[in-house]
Amino acid sequence: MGTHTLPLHVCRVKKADMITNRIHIFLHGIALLALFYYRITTLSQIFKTRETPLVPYVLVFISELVLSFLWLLHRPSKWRPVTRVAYPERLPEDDKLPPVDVFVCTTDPKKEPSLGVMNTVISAMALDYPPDKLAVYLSDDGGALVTLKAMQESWNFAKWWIPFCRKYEVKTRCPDAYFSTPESANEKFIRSNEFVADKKQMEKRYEEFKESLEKNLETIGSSVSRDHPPIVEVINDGNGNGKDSNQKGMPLLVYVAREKRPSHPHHFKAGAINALLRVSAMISNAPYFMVLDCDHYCNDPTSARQAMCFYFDPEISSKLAWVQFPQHFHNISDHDIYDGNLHYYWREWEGLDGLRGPTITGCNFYMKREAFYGIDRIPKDADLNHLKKFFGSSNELVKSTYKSYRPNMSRDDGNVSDAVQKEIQLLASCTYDKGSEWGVQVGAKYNTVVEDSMTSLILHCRGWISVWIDPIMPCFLGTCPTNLNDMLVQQTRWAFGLLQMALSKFSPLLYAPFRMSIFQSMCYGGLTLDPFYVIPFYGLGIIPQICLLYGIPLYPKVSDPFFFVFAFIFISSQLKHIQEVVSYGDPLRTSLYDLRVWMMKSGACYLYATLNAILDQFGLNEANFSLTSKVVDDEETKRHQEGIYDFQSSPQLLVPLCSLYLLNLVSFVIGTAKILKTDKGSEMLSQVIIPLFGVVVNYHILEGMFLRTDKGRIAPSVTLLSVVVSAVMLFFGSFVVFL
Ligand SMILES: O=c1ccn([C@@H]2O[C@H](COP(=O)(O)OP(=O)(O)O[C@H]3O[C@H](CO)[C@@H](O)[C@H](O)[C@H]3O)[C@@H](O)[C@H]2O)c(=O)[nH]1
Ligand SMILES: [Mn+2]
Repeated sequence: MGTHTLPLHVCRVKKADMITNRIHIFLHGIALLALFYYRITTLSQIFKTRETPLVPYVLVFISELVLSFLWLLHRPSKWRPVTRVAYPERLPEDDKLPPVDVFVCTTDPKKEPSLGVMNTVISAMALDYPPDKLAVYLSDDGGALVTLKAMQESWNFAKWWIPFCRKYEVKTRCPDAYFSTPESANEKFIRSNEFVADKKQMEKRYEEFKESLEKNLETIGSSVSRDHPPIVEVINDGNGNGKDSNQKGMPLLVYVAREKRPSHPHHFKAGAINALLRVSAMISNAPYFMVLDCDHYCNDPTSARQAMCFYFDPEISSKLAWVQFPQHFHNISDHDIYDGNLHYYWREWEGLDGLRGPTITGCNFYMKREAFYGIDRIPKDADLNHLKKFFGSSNELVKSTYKSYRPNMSRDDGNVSDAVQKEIQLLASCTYDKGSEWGVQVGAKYNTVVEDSMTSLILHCRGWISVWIDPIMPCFLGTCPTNLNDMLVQQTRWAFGLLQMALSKFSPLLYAPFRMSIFQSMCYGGLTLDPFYVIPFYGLGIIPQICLLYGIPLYPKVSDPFFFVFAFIFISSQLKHIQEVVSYGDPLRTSLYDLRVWMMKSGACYLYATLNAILDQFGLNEANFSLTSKVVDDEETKRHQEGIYDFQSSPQLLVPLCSLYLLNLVSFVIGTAKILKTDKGSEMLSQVIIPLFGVVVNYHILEGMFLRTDKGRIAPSVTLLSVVVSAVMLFFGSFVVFL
């Protein structure tokens, strides 16, 4: 059978999950309606009789409403989960493949050590793709000389590394990963003497490469600059006389440090990507580009070909904007206590894929340049001036957006002419965006720290679709936070960005329903409104507990049929979560870790994200992108591997969690003792179970405060402060209860 008759990719609906999810939606939904019925009828009773205090009752009801609303928003992402497989071996010949540009972003050599960044760069250069159609750009937002020098070293190393990978069909093309795992070349070479000798030689060259980076660091230092002109360099052998024989078969490698001036906003990663788009338009101008964070190296070199399987499918290619691969991580431990592998998100992404596609997740995606430019938004007969309103003042850039345009740099001599270099200086300047549509209608969106979600929303609203593919062999592997502080800081940034989006004019529930399907807009709504979990988290983490202390019942008696409604909702949501975790292939314990992460996020990240988002609405919050660290600390890694929480975190993040824990502990102990003396057991049972659940699930916090003595425990000062805060909460809570 001719290969052209076989599909390039296959999409399979996960039937068992789909059916389970739909049945659960139905049953859980009915139970929620029963709960509302109970609350509303009881509330009207309370209004009449005033036997129970009104305020705590209303607060608990509000918490339940918010919780149910968020539950509802997340349902469409469970409606039709799918998985996909691509068959790159069925693609047409190499000469039919389109060019691809790869964009790698880095910012700070202190938090993002050069060796890791360069491994990412080299792995991208070694992608299994025709080298004359591949260009790798590194954006250095730190403008650090040490990074530029490291690029030159990487080029020198890659000249040996890439031929080696090709010759021996090496799968793992990130050198660091290759040399630190026993896996080596294709089996047919593994025993050949030539291979063994070559590998040894390669290993030596890699050691030399590492040493050269270290030496650079010693002599140059890792200082970054926030005040410098644009620096764009095409990396090559430096002789300027055309490629030597070794350079054949090498992709293009370009270093870009856009201009930075303290007085100009630089729009973080979105600004970096947009600068790369413009600079690359002058040099290679590939119709597709791929974005990598500096720590996400290419683990399977076939990702570009896999992505092309979708772009080559005539049924979807005209609507398809991006192909998203998940973020997987090389430093994940067996006990993934911080949900470092982000399965919470990826489980939902399978559902998004079953609708009209996943959002961009910041990196590891292939994008159609045309879609990203928003070219479909520009009238076909637009004149040059109109186009300049979109793309800014550069004639050359405007020209580059025409379909027939060919970049004016010849690949063979590896040099850019002075005229092009001048244009590039303009395009990488910090004022270029001004007065144009960059960051608004063109490119990655500005004024947000979640440029990825924001940009996806707009593209989806314009009718583009996207694809999610999660092959068994991960195509990319990154570095995930291995301590609580980094995890909380990262999650706070995301939550803040998402909430900011929910409060903007692009609020998905208002902006999207007329532009995309209701289901898809609900998914975006769920994503951006997750920080609202802070409301039920504190509502249900404080009110029932304080009421327990005062013997005020908020839930039906055990003998009341509605007791079973509440019990059903609680049990059904826990079981459903467990089912999702297990069916995704994670061990059972992950569902406990997940629950803890959700609680820590709700108690700390969502709290601060919400406060900051409110300040932001009043213009009182300065935009900030707190980088996550990619530096490896041995002791910390050990704790992470063993599944021991590392509580060396700022008190600001820990105190809310510890205070709430103490409040629950006290409420459970005193409350239980009290009801044992009275006959209120039946009407207070739910309120005993709630703090008990919190105390048991978060046992690690108790351990951290009182039982551990190692460096990663919760500092005694934090515990002490939490005691004070929980006492204050109790005190003020008591007033509220009796209002
Ligand atoms: O001003 C900046 C800030 C960041 N970055 C780069 O952006 C990437 C992501 O930053 P990181 O500190 O690793 O943030 P994470 O929270 O780990 O990143 C996740 O979340 C971001 C959005 O918040 C997405 O952009 C990322 O792709 C996604 O991996 C890194 O390569 C940075 O060097 C820049 O280029 N310029
Ligand atoms: Mn990262």
